[in-house]
Amino acid sequence: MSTLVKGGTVVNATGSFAADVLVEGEKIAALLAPGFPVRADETIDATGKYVIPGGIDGHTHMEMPFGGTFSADTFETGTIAAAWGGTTTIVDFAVQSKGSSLLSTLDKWHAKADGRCAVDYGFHMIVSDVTDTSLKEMESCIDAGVNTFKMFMAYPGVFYATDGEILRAMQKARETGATIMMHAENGIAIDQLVAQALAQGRTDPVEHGLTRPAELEGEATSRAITLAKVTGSPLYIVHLSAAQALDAVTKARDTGQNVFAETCPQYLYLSLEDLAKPDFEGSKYVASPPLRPKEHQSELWRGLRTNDLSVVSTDHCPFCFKDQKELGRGDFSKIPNGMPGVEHRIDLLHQGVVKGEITLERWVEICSTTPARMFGLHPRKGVIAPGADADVVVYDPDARQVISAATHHMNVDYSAYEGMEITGKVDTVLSRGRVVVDAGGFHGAAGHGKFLSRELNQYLV
Ligand SMILES: NC(=O)NCCC(=O)O
Ligand SMILES: [Zn+2]
Ligand SMILES: [Zn+2]
Repeated sequence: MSTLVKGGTVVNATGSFAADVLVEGEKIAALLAPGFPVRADETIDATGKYVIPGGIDGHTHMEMPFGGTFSADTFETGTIAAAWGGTTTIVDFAVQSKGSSLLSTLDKWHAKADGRCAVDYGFHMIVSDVTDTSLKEMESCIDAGVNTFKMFMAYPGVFYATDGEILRAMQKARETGATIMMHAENGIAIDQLVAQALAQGRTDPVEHGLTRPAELEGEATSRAITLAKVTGSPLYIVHLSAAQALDAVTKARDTGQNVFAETCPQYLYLSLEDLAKPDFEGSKYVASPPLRPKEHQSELWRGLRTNDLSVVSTDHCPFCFKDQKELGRGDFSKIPNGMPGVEHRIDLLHQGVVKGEITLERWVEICSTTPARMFGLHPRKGVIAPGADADVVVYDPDARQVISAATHHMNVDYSAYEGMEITGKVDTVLSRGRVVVDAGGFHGAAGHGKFLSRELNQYLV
């Protein structure tokens, strides 16, 4: 089966140019001068549109156990929504619970995901029980294609790791070439602030933000960076939301330390004002770290431009407003943490191009090319080039759409961006050569997505 994507502008991280893209089977076979005569079984007209590498969302939580419930998207519904939004690869988090092994955790996540994903997928591993055994098991995870390990400085009693435990895992990362991913918030201090707020009768969702001040993200980020320096481990800060944390990352990168960071669309577009919405509406925006006062947003955009922020992922972790966020009515600390987003990352970041915050090429770089390199998938993913997987998105930069829960495909009863007007829209999506989305609908299938055994972080020297 061959497909010719004809008449479009190919946008890679390295530049944009007019070219026709020939797909044969699951791979990109050639980039051709526009109109070059070639026979193909199918032709897709991309005139006036961008042809970009499929998005890679390096931070999702499908069916994640959290706060006494599970995130609402399954691997099937979540990857179908991802495809609708032009994301053709997700890297999801397997979650070790205390007392269980990393390898049994990995088996469990394979059992949930294998045969159900509509687009390709890989796993990171959340390490919440640092023992001699789990440290040793990190080696087996790496052999199994999982070489990124998330740890938490937040959530004492659940995922929290002490500095000593983090140090030991970082030493193992240094030894093996793995990357430690860090949820950097000072959870010990936060828990005190939360207890004090509740004791004073402050129970509304906005308190989630007020009890997790930006300084405590900055402090934890600095501490993680220090531990990484002492151990020589690479470090990837997940879901960075605060200017103080960005400042710490910027300084570390300026001294040549292997520190990387991602932010998420919610921190670029939403703010503490959303968390303060009345009638428990604010619960829709409860995620950790919390949404920040608006002034942090311009700093994050600056970080994206200067590459102090390398990646935009979604931290997609949806909980329904009606029956899941509800668990925390009367006690904000019981609201399941997380927001939906996997479907709209490409569109939301395209607004950055429209508004002149980032270039077209940087849009592709932070949404696809850098995640591919960071998570060991390049050049198979993240680029429109011969030999790469034919994960190809035809994006119409002039189309208009309005984000709404009434039209989205995520399995959640609200949108964090309800009513937001978007310039640009995904037109057609190919996943390994198969058209999975076109203007008319979804044509993929659960089970089409393959597990990606990933190489080590390709930015490490
Ligand atoms: N971010 C969030 O609130 N939920 C998902 C879990 C995590 O990434 O910490
Ligand atoms: Zn986290
Ligand atoms: Zn997360």
